[in-house]
Amino acid sequence: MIMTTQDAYAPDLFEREITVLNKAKQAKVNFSSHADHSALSELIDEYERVIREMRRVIAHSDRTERELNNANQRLRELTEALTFQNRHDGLTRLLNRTTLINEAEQLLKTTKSALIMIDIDHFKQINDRYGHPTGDRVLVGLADTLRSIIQPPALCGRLGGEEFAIVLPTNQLEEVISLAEKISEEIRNLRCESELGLRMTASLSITLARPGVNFDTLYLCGDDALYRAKHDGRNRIEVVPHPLNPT
Ligand SMILES: Nc1nc2c(ncn2[C@@H]2O[C@H](COP(=O)(O)OP(=O)(O)OP(=O)(O)O)[C@@H](O)[C@H]2O)c(=O)[nH]1
Repeated sequence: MIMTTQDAYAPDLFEREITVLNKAKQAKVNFSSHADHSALSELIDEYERVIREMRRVIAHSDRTERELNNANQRLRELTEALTFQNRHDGLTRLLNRTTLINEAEQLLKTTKSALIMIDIDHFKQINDRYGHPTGDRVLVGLADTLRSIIQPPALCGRLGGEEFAIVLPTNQLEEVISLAEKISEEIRNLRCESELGLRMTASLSITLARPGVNFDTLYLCGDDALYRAKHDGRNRIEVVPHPLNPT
């Protein structure tokens, strides 16, 4: 009886062949002619070799399939990581500028929208006084706060430097003002570097848009309002009272 480690696994792929082989072995005992006996022995040996070889090939192909599945899984993970990197800002992991603009453009085509722009006040001083790594941690802290407040389908991204933007699918002014106030308050409450007791404020602007306004127009208007908020003393929210119309 041929027994290999494969026999431990049911069903055995070669069950029929092994039955035939065992019958041949049984028959060999009764063979009288020496020539027939050795021919049958040779046949049995060859048959056993072929079965062993096939088991080896099957085991090899199983291993290859497992390796291929693992490689596919790894490829899927890498693709996901790459897609994330491509869409997000490396430091804060919020949407990056390009993604934010592209997605906002889609939203703005059909939806009443609002843009909240947020710019940290005197951020350069934080860098100068405490160093760039501290400045980085402040940016990450602010991003975490925004992430905890803003939920999809609203978009939240870093436009660059210490400037962030939120695009909301609404132009209900009261609703947007109350969200901006909450953000402003949370930023004031942020203690990014507790050992330094670092406090921070931000200037914000709110601009509303009717469907069909493009992002550039909305951004220019929001940026002007942000400039006024800075100019008028910072730590405040400048509101553009009327929704923009498409041109
Ligand atoms: N740590 C850190 N600093 C950055 C990063 N990107 C831009 N900055 C710094 O942000 C600072 C922005 O300075 P400013 O544009 O003068 O603005 P500000 O000091 O915040 O002043 P106001 O906006 O007028 O209140 C500069 O010092 C930049 O070097 C970053 O990724 N990490």
